[in-house]
Amino acid sequence: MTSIQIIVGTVMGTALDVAEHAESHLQSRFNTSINTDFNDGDIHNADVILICTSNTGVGDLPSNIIPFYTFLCTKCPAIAQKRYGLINLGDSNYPSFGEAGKKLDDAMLDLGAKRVGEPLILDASQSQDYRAITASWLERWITLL
Ligand SMILES: Cc1cc2nc3c(=O)[nH]c(=O)nc-3n(C[C@H](O)[C@H](O)[C@H](O)COP(=O)(O)O)c2cc1C
Repeated sequence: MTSIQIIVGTVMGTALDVAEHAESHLQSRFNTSINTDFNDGDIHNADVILICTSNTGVGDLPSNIIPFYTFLCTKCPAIAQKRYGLINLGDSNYPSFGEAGKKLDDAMLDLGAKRVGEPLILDASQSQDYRAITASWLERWITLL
C-alpha cells in the first residue's frame, strides 16, 4: 500500500485540522501518517509527501515546519523523485498571500521532487468549507498518484 506522510505547518491549529481531515479521508486507501514535528530521516519511508501548511508573519513558515524546510535545503537526495502534494492555507488580505507554501513548493521542485496536481490554496478571507474543499481536492489528487 502506498504510504503518504502529511507534513504539517501550523500556528493556531487550522492546518492541523485540515491535515487530520485529509488523513481520515485517505486512510482506508493508503498508509497515512501526520507529522507535526519533523526530524531528519522521517521521510525515508514515505512514498508520497502531502505538505499542509499555513502562513504566518509576512509570508513566513510556521516554526514547526521550519525543520522540514531546512532539511529540504540541505538533504537533497532524500527528496529527489519523491511525489508530493501541497495544501497551502493563507489569507488573501495579506500581500504575502500563500508565500510560505510557495517557498516549500519551490524548494521541493528545485530538489527534483514531482508535484502531483496543482496546490490546493485555502483562503481564510473567504468563508470556505475547508473540509469539503479538501475532500474534493483529495479525490482528484489521488487519481493522479
Ligand atoms: C499573525 C498572522 C500572520 C499571517 N501572515 C500571513 C501571510 O503572510 N500570508 C498569508 O497568506 N496568510 C497569513 N496569515 C493567515 C494564516 O495563514 C491563515 O489564517 C491560516 O488559515 C492559519 O492557519 P493555522 O491556524 O494552521 O496557523 C497570517 C495569520 C496570522 C494570525
